[in-house]
Amino acid sequence: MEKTFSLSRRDDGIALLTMDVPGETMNTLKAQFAPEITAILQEIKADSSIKGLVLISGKADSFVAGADISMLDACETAEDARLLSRQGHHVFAELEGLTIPVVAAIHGACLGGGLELALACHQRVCSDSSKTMLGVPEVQLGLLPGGGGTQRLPRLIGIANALDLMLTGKQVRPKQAIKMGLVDDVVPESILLDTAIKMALAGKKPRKPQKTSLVTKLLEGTPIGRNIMFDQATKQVLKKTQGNYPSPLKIIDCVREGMAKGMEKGLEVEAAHFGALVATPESAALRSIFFATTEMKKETGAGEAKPRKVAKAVVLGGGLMGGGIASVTTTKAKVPVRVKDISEKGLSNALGYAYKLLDKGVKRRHMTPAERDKLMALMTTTTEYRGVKDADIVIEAVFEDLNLKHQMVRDIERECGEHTIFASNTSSLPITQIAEAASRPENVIGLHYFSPVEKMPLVEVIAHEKTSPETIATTVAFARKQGKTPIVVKDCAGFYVNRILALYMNEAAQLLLEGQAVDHLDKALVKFGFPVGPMTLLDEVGIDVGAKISPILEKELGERFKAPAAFDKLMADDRKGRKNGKGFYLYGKAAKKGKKVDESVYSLLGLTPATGKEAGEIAERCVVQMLNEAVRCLEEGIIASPRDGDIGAIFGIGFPPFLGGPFRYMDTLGATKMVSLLEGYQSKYGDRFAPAALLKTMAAEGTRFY
Ligand SMILES: C[C@@H](O)CC(=O)SCCNC(=O)CCNC(=O)[C@H](O)C(C)(C)COP(=O)(O)OP(=O)(O)OC[C@H]1O[C@@H](n2cnc3c(N)ncnc32)[C@H](O)[C@@H]1OP(=O)(O)O
Repeated sequence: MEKTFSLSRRDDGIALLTMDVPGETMNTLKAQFAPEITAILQEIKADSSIKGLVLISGKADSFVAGADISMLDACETAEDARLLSRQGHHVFAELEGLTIPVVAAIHGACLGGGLELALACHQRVCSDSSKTMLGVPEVQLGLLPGGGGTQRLPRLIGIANALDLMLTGKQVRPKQAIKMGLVDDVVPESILLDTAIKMALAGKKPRKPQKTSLVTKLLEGTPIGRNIMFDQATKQVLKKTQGNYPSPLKIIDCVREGMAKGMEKGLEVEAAHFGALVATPESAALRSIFFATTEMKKETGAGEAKPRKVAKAVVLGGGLMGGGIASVTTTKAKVPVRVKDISEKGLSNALGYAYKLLDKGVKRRHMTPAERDKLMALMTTTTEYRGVKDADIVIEAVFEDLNLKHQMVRDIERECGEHTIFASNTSSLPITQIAEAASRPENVIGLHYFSPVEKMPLVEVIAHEKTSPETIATTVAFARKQGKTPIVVKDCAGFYVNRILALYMNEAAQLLLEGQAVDHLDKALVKFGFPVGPMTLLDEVGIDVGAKISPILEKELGERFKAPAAFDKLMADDRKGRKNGKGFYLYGKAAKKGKKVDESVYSLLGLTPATGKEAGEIAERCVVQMLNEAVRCLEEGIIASPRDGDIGAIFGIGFPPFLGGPFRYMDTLGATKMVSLLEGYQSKYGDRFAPAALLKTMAAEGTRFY
């Protein structure tokens, strides 16, 4: 078998240990490396000519991306995974136990087990490259740092910093890393290896104690203080996760045990918890999301079609969506973008949106003001069709008015090139209808973003019958450059995400009209695992937007999409939600003391709010509506696969990731159970709960989506 590690000796007595997993783009830690690395460590110990060791990666732009997640997925029992963790502990202890100085030279991704490997070295130096990121993202996989991270991190950077890194899974950049003491130096990549060698030659240095405040000393330095921290962290975790994610609590327990009973005990607890977490359904679901998104990155969205390069983009409309789209085009895709709006106000909104995003990066020291200004210079504006001729893609983000979009199609075909793609950000109008105005319909496509554009990872790419494969592939590739996860969906009113969301929201509206209190409804769905409840979501998206989309969906898809008539009263009362400070909740001064329901909505709707129904039933009624419609979307080919349906729901509307998405969740429940739930509600509340045909077939055949 080809070697992963190679050891080379220098005349100055420093040995270089290079990790380069053969045939893989990223270095990942695999169980089979243990004998190889152990043998090398024995060789180093036996060679007195070696005065120091530098650990480097043989990969171009990544250090080590963590343990091989496929290896974890292959663990059949918690014990298998616990043993993997213990094996890592022993190898890392061998490395850390070397009497010669060991320095990790880090460039690129240094994540999870990769960072734990670096922590077992005596010192760490990383490059100042934007490609260099350090972190322990295991919690995002429903796991915890199982290679000693729960013990070494708190001892290196303090409990508070360590818990922050482990509980959020966030990646830190070089400047942040050195500030928190995660690395000892940050240098340009060109002198990274030389610097590491010099550090090794200089010998082991006693760690400079972290500068900490008196409060930190009291909290972290005393058992009582530590317990206060752990209890506080536990409260915050439960508030954020509603108890749906086991791993954060286990992370806190590992640190608590290790700080109280010593590193060895802490490592034992870490391995036991790591093993148990690998075996949880939550971690299996979260790992499936990683595999799905990684697999999707390799797909063009249109078979063998090759994407064309997008060297310049145009955005029509500088409003909330247009501003966001233009911003991610410059800040993420780093593609020049020209924003056209009918008013200077729209243009300044787009510029301000991008500037605010970029300036956040400056404030967080992710970039310099010069880098911000360089990216800002990529955005230009116009109120006329000037300087758009060479656009490769034009994205329209104007009002949901078919005539206006037809006019834009004609304008762009007149003003731009014959290959220019016309991508509509419409959230409901069928692309086929928009393309009716086109003389080159093969260039027309839907590219549906979700608000806020810079935060929501999903985009729906909607092809109509005549959209060319090149147009699809180019649009998918461009969206990826914007940092998006695109799913290609079939052209139909509401596409996929808004369609399954609409029925979920309608059921929440029904429950409201049955007298369930607004905040009671929201709490029920947050407890289920959604980031926010349906009433909050409606306020954020805009009650008027929902009111506009509903009739389009009802016309195209049928009666079940009819929104409750009582909701017309909300529009009559000019209740648009947060955007005009009048919705289901109070805004502005009235909300100074915290989020409060606008009780006037009850009198407007003639309701007496109760909290009668169990949160479980509330959530179940709303969720099964979403699940059932997701099945219909699959059987109609709106989505190409359960995988796309899961990723679309998780990344588009925050469907609880620990459930793996609608289809994985339905597999957990089983088709028979799904049909029984739906038929039960159908008999109580009507045909809107009638099970999708495919579900009934699956129940009869005992089949699953995966
Ligand atoms: C010991 C314990 O602490 C347990 C752990 O360490 S659990 C693992 C913790 N690490 C992670 O969660 C990192 C996962 N990887 C990423 O976030 C990203 O891959 C990246 C940020 C490192 C790089 O992103 P990007 O540049 O977009 O590249 P891809 O995501 O497309 O990945 C390229 C290929 O590498 C494979 N890969 C990356 N990380 C892992 C991993 N940890 N295990 C297995 N495979 C990994 C990925 O699948 C791609 O493979 P391909 O064959 O090239 O498609």
